Amino acid sequence: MKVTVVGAGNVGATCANCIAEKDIVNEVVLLDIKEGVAEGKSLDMWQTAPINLYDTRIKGVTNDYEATNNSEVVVITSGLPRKPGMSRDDLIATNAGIVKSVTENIIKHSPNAKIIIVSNPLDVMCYCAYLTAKIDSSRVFGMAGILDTARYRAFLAEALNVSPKDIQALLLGGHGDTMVPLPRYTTVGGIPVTELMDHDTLHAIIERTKVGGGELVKLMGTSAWYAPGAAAAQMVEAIVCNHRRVFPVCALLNGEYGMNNIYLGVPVILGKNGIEKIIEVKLDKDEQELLAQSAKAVKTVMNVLDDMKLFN
Ligand SMILES: NC(=O)C1=CN([C@@H]2O[C@H](COP(=O)(O)OP(=O)(O)OC[C@H]3O[C@@H](n4cnc5c(N)ncnc54)[C@H](O)[C@@H]3O)[C@@H](O)[C@H]2O)C=CC1
Ligand SMILES: O=C([O-])CC(=O)C(=O)O
Repeated sequence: MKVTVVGAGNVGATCANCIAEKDIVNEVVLLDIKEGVAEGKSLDMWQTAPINLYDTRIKGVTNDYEATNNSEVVVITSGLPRKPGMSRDDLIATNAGIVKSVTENIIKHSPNAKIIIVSNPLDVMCYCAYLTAKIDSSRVFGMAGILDTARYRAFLAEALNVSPKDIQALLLGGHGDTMVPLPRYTTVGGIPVTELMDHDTLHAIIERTKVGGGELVKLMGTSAWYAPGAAAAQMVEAIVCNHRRVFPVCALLNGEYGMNNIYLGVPVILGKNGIEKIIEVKLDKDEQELLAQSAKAVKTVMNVLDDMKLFN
């Protein structure tokens, strides 16, 4: 079984490395436009196989889509990351064209692939890939929710001084500062988090989670890659192993949560066919309102994509 990762930058290379270390596929192809970079990083990674004890072959290529033929899953990480002072939405002018051209090549060479988008602005880049690929939306979706809930869970684990393994959480909405962490659906070893933490501490953690990407951009001058790469690799694993994991994933909504024709983060079952099912959880009035605000923010960026006239 073959998996392709497009973009051999920070996130793409980390993701390819995580997939290889899981030892769940025969081959990972890493593709970039920069001459030699994917080849070099792949060779470096492959030289960790005798140390980290895996068999997955890693092949780096420069724009050679033949090498990606018949991939089971393709992760698209190509595109600019933001710099301090930018929002993810500022990346659309460059990244929409990149995601469109990469998706065209991918679908030509792997017509049956499941496509995981990572490039930002995430929700609208998913829509861009969906319009380009012209395949069922169960096979085109995005990574954000696993990352955003991982940040939320890590902050909670730190504050409660417990293992992050025991924290389960759900988060809905767009992958921007309007994302909607749901304390009502957050548990620590099965115990509602609201029983273990006072309102103000929980509120501060939620607010920190919402701008968690920006916190890292400020520190590093570019955006995060370890957790994003690991999160995308976890989605790949759920698909190639048909684990039917329940993850928050950026999915096209067609009536779910009362929304239509918009990509937003929602809980799904992820298995061998991609999105096997979108799960609808009950929301109270406040949660519904927050989700509506998040959808509004995503719509604004969808309108920018529309104005770019890439699809007419
Ligand atoms: N969804 C999420 O939660 C996250 C999304 N991101 C996004 O992922 C993207 C990548 O971030 P980084 O890896 O940090 O950036 P990076 O700059 O390290 O890597 C991007 C790579 O894409 C390559 N590339 C550009 N155009 C290409 C094309 N047409 N074909 C193939 N490769 C191409 C570049 O040569 C570069 O190596 C950014 O848009 C960033 O905002 C980053 C972190 C989390
Ligand atoms: O913040 C960014 O630009 C990259 C990203 O989406 C994240 O780390 O959540």
